[in-house]
Order: sequence, then C-alpha cells, then structure tokens
Amino acid sequence: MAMIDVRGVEIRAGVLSRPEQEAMLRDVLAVQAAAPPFHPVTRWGKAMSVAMTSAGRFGWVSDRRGYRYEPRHPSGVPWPPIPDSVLAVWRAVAPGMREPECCLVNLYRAGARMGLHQDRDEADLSQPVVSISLGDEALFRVGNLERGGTTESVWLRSGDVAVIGGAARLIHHGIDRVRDGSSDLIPSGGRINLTLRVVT
Ligand SMILES: O=C(O)CCC(=O)C(=O)O
Ligand SMILES: [Fe+2]
Repeated sequence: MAMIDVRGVEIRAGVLSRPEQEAMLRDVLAVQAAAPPFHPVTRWGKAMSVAMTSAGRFGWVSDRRGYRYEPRHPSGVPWPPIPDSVLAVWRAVAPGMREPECCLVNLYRAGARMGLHQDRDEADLSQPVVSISLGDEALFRVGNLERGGTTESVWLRSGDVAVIGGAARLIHHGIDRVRDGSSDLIPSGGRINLTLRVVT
C-alpha cells in the first residue's frame, strides 16, 4: 500500500478495496438517512458549498452563532453511531489512539469545495484526524501551520485515507475541486469524505 508524506500529512493510497468502499458507502447512506446532510451557514451568514452531517457522540455544526460540536443534529435527533466499517479504518491507521467521537460526513456535489482551514475545535490535539475519501477524486491542498505561504496539492481518490496528526495536526488544508464523474462508486455521483475526530 503506497504511502506518501505531504508536509507531514500521511496519505495512504488504496486502503479500501472496491467491495470495502461499497460496504462503507451503504453504511454512510444509512447515516445520511438518519441524519440528513445540510449546508452549514457560517457566522457571516454564507452557506457552505459542502453538505454535512455527522455520526458519533458529537457532530460538527455551524450557524450564525459560529461553529462547534453538538450532541444532536439540528433537527434534534441524536447523531447515529459511527459505523464499524469506519471505526475499523481508524483502528488500522491510528493504533493506540483514543476512539473517535465524531465522524463528520462531507458531501461534495458538483462545484463544492472547502477553503484552506485548520481542524482546531478538538480539545486533545495529540489525537489525529483521519480522513477517508469515497467517490469522485478531489484535489487536496496542504499549506502550513501558520497562515499563508506555499502550498502543495495531491489528488485523493476513492478508498484513500489521509492521516493529519503529529507535527502536522494543525496544518492548513482544503479541497480546491472535485473531478466530476471520475468515480462510479456513488450512484448519485459526487464525493463523500469522512473525517474521524476525537473531540473531548
Ligand atoms: O474533504 C476532505 O478531504 C477534507 C475535509 C476536511 O478538511 C474537513 O472536514 O475538515
Ligand atoms: Fe479539515
């Protein structure tokens, strides 16, 4: 299994076989059925282009009050549990770490992107963020610990796993674009990204 290091972010290509991706997709579609994806609104009132939902004890939400982790979906229902297929990936790539408390589900349909940001809303930064890609390929950009400076980009493909941890835990990263129609995994098209986080 190939692993490349992009500024301390470990990108493991082809962690999931096609049958494993299909099984995980079924589990993620069940999460989405229980907790429908929504477009979070930023503090400044702008809807994000990525639709989101979560599984686990906490989910990530944003609205006019800002962003934070919450124990319930905006509808009031608790987030569904993180599927075992997803937990298995965390255990494989982050052995000895705590169990994840949030699986953020990012849904990229045509034109969706995610600007450069840090994942810094978690209390225990000794724990990594593990990111799983399903469906269409995405151009992942990695910057620096501080704002600004040069960046490097790499395509993430269906079944790839990225580990953002250690000295790179607070590195800036984002998704510039998704190559529409590059994968046939998701029948309705697009890309799903799962990020596993220890929140507390
Ligand atoms: O979609 C991706 O690959 C990255 C997602 C991400 O950075 C996040 O949800 O914080
Ligand atoms: Fe992130």
